[in-house]
Amino acid sequence: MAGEKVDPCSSARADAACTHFSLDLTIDFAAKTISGSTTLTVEIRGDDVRELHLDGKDLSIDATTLADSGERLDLVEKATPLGMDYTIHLPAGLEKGSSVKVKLVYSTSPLASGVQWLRPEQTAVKEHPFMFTQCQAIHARSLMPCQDTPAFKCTYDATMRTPKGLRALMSAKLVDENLNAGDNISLFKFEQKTAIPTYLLAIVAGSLFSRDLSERCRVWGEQGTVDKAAYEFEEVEKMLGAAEELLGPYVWERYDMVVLPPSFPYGGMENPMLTFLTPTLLAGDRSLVNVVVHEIVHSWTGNLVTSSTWEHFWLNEGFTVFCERKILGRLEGRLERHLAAYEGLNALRDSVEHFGEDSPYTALCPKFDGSLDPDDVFSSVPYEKGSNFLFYLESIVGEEAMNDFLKKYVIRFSHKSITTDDFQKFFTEFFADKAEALKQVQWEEWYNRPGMPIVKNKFDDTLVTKATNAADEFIAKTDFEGFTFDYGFSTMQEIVFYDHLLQKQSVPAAPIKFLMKSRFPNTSNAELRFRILSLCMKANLTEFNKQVIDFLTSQGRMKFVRPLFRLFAKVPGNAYKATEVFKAHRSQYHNIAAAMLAKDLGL
Ligand SMILES: CC/C=C\C/C=C\C[C@@H](O)/C=C/C=C/C=C\[C@@H](O)CCCC(=O)O
Ligand SMILES: [Zn+2]
Repeated sequence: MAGEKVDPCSSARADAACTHFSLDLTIDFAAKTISGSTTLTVEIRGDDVRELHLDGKDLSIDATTLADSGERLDLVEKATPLGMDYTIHLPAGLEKGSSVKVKLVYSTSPLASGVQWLRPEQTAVKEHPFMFTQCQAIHARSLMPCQDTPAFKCTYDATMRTPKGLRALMSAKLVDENLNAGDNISLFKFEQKTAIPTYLLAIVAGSLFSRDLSERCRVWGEQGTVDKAAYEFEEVEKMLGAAEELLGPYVWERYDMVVLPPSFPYGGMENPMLTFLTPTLLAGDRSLVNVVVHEIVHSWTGNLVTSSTWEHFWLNEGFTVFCERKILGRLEGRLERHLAAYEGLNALRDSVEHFGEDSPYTALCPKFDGSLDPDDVFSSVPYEKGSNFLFYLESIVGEEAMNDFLKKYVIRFSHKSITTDDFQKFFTEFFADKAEALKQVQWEEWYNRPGMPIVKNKFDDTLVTKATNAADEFIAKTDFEGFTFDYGFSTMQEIVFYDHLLQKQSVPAAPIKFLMKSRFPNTSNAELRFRILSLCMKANLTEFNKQVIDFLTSQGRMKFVRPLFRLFAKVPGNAYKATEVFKAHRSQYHNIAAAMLAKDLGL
């Protein structure tokens, strides 16, 4: 509706929507800034529209003009709890349905929350600086003035300048490059012709190398990383094919990936045409590639069908986890799908315990009021409760019918931003013949009730039981003489083995010490190392502080560093040490991770 806000986390209004932006930017590593201009194509969707509202954060805006005439436009800045609301006064007489181009000349701040600048010594090769962005949820506004909401989608093009020798990549197709553009500058041009929400804008720049994995898949990384990554993700084409079988044709042309330096705060980020990945996935045995399957699935659920605000984020993540595990089932078997679903429940239980079971942040559709930052309430809830909800619905309508629904859902809502209501309406229409059976679904309770899911799904626990029984036997042992840790478990089963121990009130020291001696040194799998170290801290085994500190400071993936820092700080005598370690390494964590860690540690 004309003039109305479309998203509590954004200043954007419904009557003037950006449909394209054109960036012309220079990446300056010395100044830690990105500067230049953005030209927004704005579609007028109301009558007498005189204002365009944009979001910004820590930006310096030098000029705002009508791009075609150069006429200056008035811009009023107002601070909001989530950044800045820029009100740009538009000329009179803009007709509904017409478009206007607004150009803003600007620069980012060295402290931009969506960018991490790494000095050469913080990279693998240690010779060149590196930078990367993370725009989800609302950090695109720290990179450019924009309507920073998933409610609107834009195509974009970009001209990016980097210091000569450094390459820029974006969540878009590279259409031109000139590595000698003069004055020690390299120049790259990109185009993204499929409309995306701003949280999917992504830039990475550094000394980057690539390996082709198939005709449409390539992996990028630093010199010391790219070959490991090529091995780890060699089967990407097979995963992409399995996703196409489930969800329909892949429309993004290329599926490339870039493995970032260790401070990347997430497992992966589904930036279109260029998934960002943490190096903690490089276990050496392809055992953590489920994250790549997850990011691939986002090419449909999230990137084509997008939640219109962060209140409906589960539509992105719940659907993606649900489909990721369906693909796992197809590639590795039904039992593996159920094992992963069980492990997901452990992660959900941890999040519910962290926030408290009555916390509104554990609802599937949390409420945002304009002052709550989505980063503060990010957890496994939208992922796991969302996926559990869909698993539950599948148990009512049947697996084949659910698969059919998924394909039709993607066709119906591709290129759109939707709400939970849109999903429910389409689902109940699609399954009109099952209306009677669907009467049992307590839709509102699923969406709004905090805590664990209101219905416990029945997952096949064959593989789980083997792991939990072994864990029970293992901690009952007192003598480890001659014992070898060799259960023949998959990585996921071993994860469940440790999770089972972590859920116990206490675990005796001897089995944990055995793990530190015999298992920890033999695995480079970050998921396993994280859990073994968590066990050490839960048992107050300060003799392993050093290994914990090494792990905490060797990578910055929040999934690992946030809970492990909290456990480390809780050990009697460690609280001060935890603060000291964090302060000493703060600059090497990503801004988002550093902010969350500071909150977690009460700083
Ligand atoms: C209820 C929460 C509502 C909104 C939160 C929206 C965005 C949260 C923001 O903090 C960004 C999240 C980015 C996530 C990226 C990748 C994840 O899938 C990674 C999951 C954890 C991991 O594997 O490391
Ligand atoms: Zn995801």
